[in-house]
Amino acid sequence: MLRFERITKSFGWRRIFQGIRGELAPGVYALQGPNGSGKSTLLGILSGAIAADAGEVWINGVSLQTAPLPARQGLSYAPDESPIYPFMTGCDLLDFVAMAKKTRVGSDILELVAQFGLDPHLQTRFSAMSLGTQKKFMLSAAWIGDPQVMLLDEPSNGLDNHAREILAQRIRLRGLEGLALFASHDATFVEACGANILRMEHLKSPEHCNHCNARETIQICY
Ligand SMILES: Nc1ncnc2c1ncn2[C@@H]1O[C@H](COP(=O)(O)OP(=O)(O)OP(=O)(O)O)[C@@H](O)[C@H]1O
Repeated sequence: MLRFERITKSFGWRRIFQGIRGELAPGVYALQGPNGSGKSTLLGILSGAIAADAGEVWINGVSLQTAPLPARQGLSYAPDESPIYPFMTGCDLLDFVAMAKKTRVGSDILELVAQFGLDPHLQTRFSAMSLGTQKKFMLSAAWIGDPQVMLLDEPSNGLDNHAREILAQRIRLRGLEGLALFASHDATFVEACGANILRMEHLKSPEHCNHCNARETIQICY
């Protein structure tokens, strides 16, 4: 469902990772590792938002490098920080993402918007929203088009407890028929999502897999 080979990335002289490989079956995965280990960078590369120096990514067997448009149709990515124009409203964002995905904002999205308590903020500009409200809109938009593969960077950051529960439930459901891969330092949230743990150290050094427990490495051993 999500496969990546030989992913390498440096910023200037600094090598962040080299030769990362993985093949993930449907399910829920939490990407964990120390600050600065490259989790956000890897999610950005897997989504196509950040260019890798080398390597290839396949979404449902479609190469993100050679067929980016079809590959992205089955994919959504919610970065940790909102890259939205400050003058856009919540409603604008949902419409914009729906248009980009060649679909419409369906009842499932409106249900999530309501569960997140976003209805009063649909006409609010992003510049006037709290960070948590911005995050909820970004996450709601990530479900538009029913993407099979969802990449979420620190999705529980800034969310209140109720929103975290709603989100964990949605992520668990996605893992039943698709794939959700998210970076998180939030152990309680990771557990609520029922996520398999993927550690950056193991992705960077797959030869170490023999020393790890099966739950952590079953999807990434070669
Ligand atoms: N655009 C950039 N230019 C230069 N260096 C960058 C850039 N983006 C990330 N880095 C560096 O790459 C390294 C990995 O960053 P990244 O944000 O991917 O780590 P992370 O594991 O997500 O960290 P955290 O847990 O703190 O969110 C860091 O040292 C960071 O400073």
